[in-house]
Amino acid sequence: MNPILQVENLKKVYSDGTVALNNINFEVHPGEFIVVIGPSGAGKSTLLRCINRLVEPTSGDVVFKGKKINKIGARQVKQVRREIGMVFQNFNLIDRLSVVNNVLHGRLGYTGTIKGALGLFSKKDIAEAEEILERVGLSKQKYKRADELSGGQMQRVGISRALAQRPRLILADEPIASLDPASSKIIMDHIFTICKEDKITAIVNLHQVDVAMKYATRIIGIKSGEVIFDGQPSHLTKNIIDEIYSNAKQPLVNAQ
Ligand SMILES: Nc1ncnc2c1ncn2[C@@H]1O[C@H](COP(=O)(O)OP(=O)(O)OP(=O)(O)O)[C@@H](O)[C@H]1O
Repeated sequence: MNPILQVENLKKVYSDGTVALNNINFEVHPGEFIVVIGPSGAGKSTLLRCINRLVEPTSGDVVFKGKKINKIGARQVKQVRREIGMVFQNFNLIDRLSVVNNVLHGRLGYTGTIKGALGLFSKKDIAEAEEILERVGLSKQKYKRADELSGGQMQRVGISRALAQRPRLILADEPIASLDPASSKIIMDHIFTICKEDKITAIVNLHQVDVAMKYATRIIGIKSGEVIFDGQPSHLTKNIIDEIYSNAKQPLVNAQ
């Protein structure tokens, strides 16, 4: 099976000289549920953001479904992003909008922003958004304002918005970092089950190694912008975990 995503010699140096990613290489196959672990500042967020070009890589390639997405123009980026759903740590909802309208924002890549701003979504889109909300157990909350929800409920809206894009790949950046343990379990269960049922590939950044071990089909360990483990959870030994998290040195800074 062809990889859905290839990350090749990826490097990101921020304008202040911080080397956030250095020579990252891996392939992702359809159906994988990859968890990226690593200490704070390791480069996990930068990696996800380079994949969907929220951050421009300094060098190297990101190949999604055979297309180098770091070499395409803005219009094509928009098209590629439709197929890549993003779930954020702080949910990124629009507080004053209803739950269902937040979910419908996942359709903007298809309807266009002006129609979306006017709330001109098709009946089909609305029915689909409602179906997704039912799946994540939020039917009763669909007309509530987003800011009236609990954190766990907000994240379920975040997941629903990503699903409304009908993505082939979901990138989740610390989706449970702001949640209590009970809500965290609900969120991870939803992401895992939905990806499995809908055959969506996932890359999830997590701080918690135990949670990574529970859900991942593959774990990538990053430290100081470099991959130092890439394999099955059963191969992630205590020594390797210690190596990833111990002496988390400051990221390299380019000598200017
Ligand atoms: N816009 C930026 N400008 C300069 N440096 C940045 C920028 N964004 C991130 N960095 C730096 O790049 C490095 C990697 O950051 P990144 O946020 O990707 O790490 P992370 O593993 O996601 O950390 P955390 O788990 O704390 O979110 C860090 O040293 C960070 O300070």
